[in-house]
Amino acid sequence: MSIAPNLRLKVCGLRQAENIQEVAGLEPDFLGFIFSPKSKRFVGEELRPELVRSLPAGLRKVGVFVDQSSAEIMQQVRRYGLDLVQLHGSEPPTQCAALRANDVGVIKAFAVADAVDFAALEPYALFCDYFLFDAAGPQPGGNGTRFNWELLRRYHLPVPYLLAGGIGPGMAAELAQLRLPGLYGLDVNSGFETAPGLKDAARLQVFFAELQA
Ligand SMILES: O=C(O)c1ccccc1NCC(=O)[C@H](O)[C@H](O)COP(=O)(O)O
Repeated sequence: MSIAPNLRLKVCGLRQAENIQEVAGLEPDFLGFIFSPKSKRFVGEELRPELVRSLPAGLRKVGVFVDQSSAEIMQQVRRYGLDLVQLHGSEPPTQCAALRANDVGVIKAFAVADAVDFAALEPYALFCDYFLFDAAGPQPGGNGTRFNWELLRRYHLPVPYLLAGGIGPGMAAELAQLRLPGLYGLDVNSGFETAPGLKDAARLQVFFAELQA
């Protein structure tokens, strides 16, 4: 699905089979699965590899990891047939490069507080397919809070990025009007949950429709 203004959509933090099928039916561009054991959305044993593997090819499957070894990450990539990995910790550019060399796409996430140090992102540019800017908070991700999106007005790097953090129902009009340089898509998570890891497909459907209106 391509949404106004040509933004892609990632729904992150799913694990329950029926819920995954329901959300996949809404045709987002990316689905995210959290492989960090400390997250309350950790997939654990609930996420079935055969289900992830059976999802449509055009729907890109993303594994989210926090400071985990490349060997552990690649084990899950192969087990679940993941298209991309999202690195949500302090992973260095060398790890992004090593993963990319294994033919998996890389999204490097950065937590934003009061400023974005664009120079610090430059070493990552050659080794990442996308960046993801998320609000800094007590957890590595899924905090449900937003940051000052205007900080991205000065973005000038060649890597497209996803905007994340605290996106929820009722924000479609504001988001559809965003014209930030480099903005590729939106990442939604806790704002559309009925419980950790369980997405409200009806509310997502309304949100998607509002973005396209
Ligand atoms: O969602 C989590 O529990 C999580 C835990 C550890 C690392 C990353 C995590 N989420 C990654 C995401 O891409 C979230 O969608 C992103 O942080 C935005 O979440 P939210 O503010 O709840 O919309």
